[in-house]
Amino acid sequence: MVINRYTRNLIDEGNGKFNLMLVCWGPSQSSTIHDHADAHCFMKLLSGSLQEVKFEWPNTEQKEEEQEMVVRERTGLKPNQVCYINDSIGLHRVENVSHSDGAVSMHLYCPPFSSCTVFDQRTGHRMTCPVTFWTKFGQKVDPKRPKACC
Ligand SMILES: N[C@@H](CS(=O)O)C(=O)O
Ligand SMILES: [Fe+2]
Repeated sequence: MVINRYTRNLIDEGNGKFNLMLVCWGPSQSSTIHDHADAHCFMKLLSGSLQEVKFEWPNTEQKEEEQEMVVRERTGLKPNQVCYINDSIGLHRVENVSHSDGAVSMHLYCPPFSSCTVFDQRTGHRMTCPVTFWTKFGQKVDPKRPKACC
């Protein structure tokens, strides 16, 4: 089976207070630019090498306006490094910069969230996106689940 997106794997729900998950990145995979639905987001790189690209929030409130999104910072992450983001810091995209190796990161979201907003880098346009899991507690989730887009 071909997996063309990174996979999100839930490992602990913290009695509804947080989500702890493992994200597995294939070579060259990356997330779409996204927010974190007002949650705290901690991310620790466990293996491989990832790059975090931070963006400013776009100021395109009008749907017809288009504006290339502004990169604020690029940070290369090394195994065991931890980074943090929330919506007041800005938006980000995470990229597996290796074309040959996978990467694994651990993410803690507090409180948990089931949808976030994703952004088109060229226009700043936004879309609400469900966030779904590939596995929960080691069990594959029903394949009929809604397809995630971030
Ligand atoms: N926040 C993303 C992973 S990352 O790109 O920070 C997610 O939960 O899918
Ligand atoms: Fe994120």
